[in-house]
Amino acid sequence: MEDLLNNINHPDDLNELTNEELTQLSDEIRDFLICTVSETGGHLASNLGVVELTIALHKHLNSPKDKIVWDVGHQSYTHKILTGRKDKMTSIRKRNGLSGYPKLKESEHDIIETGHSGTSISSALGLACARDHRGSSERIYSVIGDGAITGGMAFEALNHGGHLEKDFNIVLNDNDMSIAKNVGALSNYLAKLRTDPSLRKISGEMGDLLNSIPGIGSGMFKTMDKAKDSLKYLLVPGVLFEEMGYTYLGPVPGHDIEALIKIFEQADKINGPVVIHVNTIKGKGYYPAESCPSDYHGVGSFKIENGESEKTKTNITYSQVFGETVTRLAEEDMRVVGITAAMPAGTGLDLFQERFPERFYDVGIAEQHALTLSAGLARGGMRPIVALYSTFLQRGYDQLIHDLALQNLPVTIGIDRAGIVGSDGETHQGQFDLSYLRAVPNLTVMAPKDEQELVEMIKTGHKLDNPAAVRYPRGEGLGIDLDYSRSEIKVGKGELLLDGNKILVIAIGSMVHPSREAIEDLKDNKSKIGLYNARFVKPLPEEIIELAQKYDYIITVEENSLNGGFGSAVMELLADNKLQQKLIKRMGIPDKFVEHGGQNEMRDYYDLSIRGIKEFILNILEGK
Ligand SMILES: Cc1ncc(C[n+]2csc(CCOP(=O)(O)OP(=O)(O)O)c2C)c(N)n1
Ligand SMILES: CC(=O)[C@@H](O)[C@H](O)COP(=O)(O)O
Ligand SMILES: [Mg+2]
Repeated sequence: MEDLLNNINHPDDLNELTNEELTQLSDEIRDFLICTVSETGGHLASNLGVVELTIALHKHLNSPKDKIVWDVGHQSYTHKILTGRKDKMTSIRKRNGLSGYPKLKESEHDIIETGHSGTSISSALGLACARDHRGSSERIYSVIGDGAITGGMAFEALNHGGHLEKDFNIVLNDNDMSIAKNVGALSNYLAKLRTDPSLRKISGEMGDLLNSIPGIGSGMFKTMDKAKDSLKYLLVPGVLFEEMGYTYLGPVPGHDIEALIKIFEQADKINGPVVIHVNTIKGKGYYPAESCPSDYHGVGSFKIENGESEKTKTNITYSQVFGETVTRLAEEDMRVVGITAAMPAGTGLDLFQERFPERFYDVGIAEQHALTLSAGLARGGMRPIVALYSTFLQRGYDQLIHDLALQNLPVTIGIDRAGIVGSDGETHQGQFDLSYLRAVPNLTVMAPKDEQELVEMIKTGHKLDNPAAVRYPRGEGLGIDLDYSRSEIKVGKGELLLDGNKILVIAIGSMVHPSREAIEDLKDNKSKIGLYNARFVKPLPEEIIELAQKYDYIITVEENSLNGGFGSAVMELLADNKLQQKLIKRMGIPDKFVEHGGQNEMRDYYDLSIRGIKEFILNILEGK
């Protein structure tokens, strides 16, 4: 069999291929993806599901003149391969390698950078408006999954797009899965469109019948508005989209390149916005991923022959400790409800879901709604615990302020993936939460130094009558023995871990442990360095004021942006207490988006490692 893939360096190369060859190419790409991702890790199942769809889009369109906007962007690997990046795919998600998402600096075919869900319809609509302002004629396609379309942003954009009536096409890639099983009324509706053959049959037969009545049938649709409206519910499968101003096409089998190209041709002839409903199989072509797509949504390296992870056993993760703690709290307190925005497994809340399905809410990819829903639940007498990744909590900032904090409601937010997340890169870093959370009145903000403190902080949040946020890092804990019975911590109370006389290191959360190791490593100088675990970013422990007076230098260490972060809070506290003359140095993330790379590798790059902290302290000791 000829190796077609080796000759594809640009989408134009597809023009030479017959439909049979395109099908062969899709097989080659699938093999290539499985091989590559088994070594690099990445978003396997989503990418396997869109191989034919991506080939068909690139065959049909003329990229980069025509625009393809990927929602989330985690499914853009075939797009990368077809646009000249095949040879770099082994570097994907590694430092200085290809990003796992569309990146403007990588290729002129990457139109919009993404990573968060639900942006593609807004972006495509914006591109369509810009095109019309400029008077040009490019075609614009957004590709959005059935999971991503459940988010508020997608709904807002659909609403506006139907109103503007611009020419642009939305490819709805429906694989009946989010990361977990997709949820919600829209998801149920799509399932009906996908699976109800009677609906499709009625639609076809009634349409044919009416059209066959000479002089009446075809006119009937056009003239009898009322009848048309009521019939439409029976006849038109995508009536929801149709009523919103879109032409609905499909569903079309998403692994049939010929059928896909045909429907794209049809869509291009239609004036106004079009929704093209495409059915795909998540994980297509790799048995383990096809049979359990949620396990292969995002993977580390694995053995191809059986799909087993190559990762050796690790310590319990912070997410698992969070899930266990919430589940135990729920056993004692009937008021505890757990809420996730489409991330039950990622946040560890799947354990709670299994144990208390009736008290568990997966709201879909809808962080804003998750927070305001929790406000309603709290107002109604419950004690909600919301689990969100730091990067996705950014979506719900106003809800946090307006719906939770303003009304001072007792909701605890578990903020997972705070700090540097690693290979997902810029779009997913949890580098801002301390900065934006500390501005919010009524909110208690905590960060545990280890998984034991996480248990205690979740319990602390649960006991409070105001909103509380606990932020913790991606990945495993320190491997300490856990005691789930230990109770809450006094609010605003840190702990002095090491006493010294010259430099006081004030660390928060994930930076306490490496700070301690760095100080231990300083040997002779060790006794000069004090270490304080602040635990609380808000309220900051007042004892810092007294402690600071004993030392010549203060160093703050945080896994957060320096702008407005923990270090800034300490400086403000000292300045407000007339201690601004103290020499204070802050360690943290500079004013930059942190690129992808290994989690510890990127921490070390920003000196947020034992090595980095040790060198920083030594420089001060040596008067540099
Ligand atoms: C705002 C936001 N919340 C959560 C996520 C995490 N996330 C990434 S992909 C995904 C599921 C997307 O499902 P779908 O759009 O159907 O794509 P599929 O993976 O099934 O192809 C989720 C929840 C995200 N990227 N952005
Ligand atoms: C695309 C996306 O947003 C998620 O799949 C994300 O990559 C998950 O990250 P974790 O691997 O940290 O759960
Ligand atoms: Mg999906």
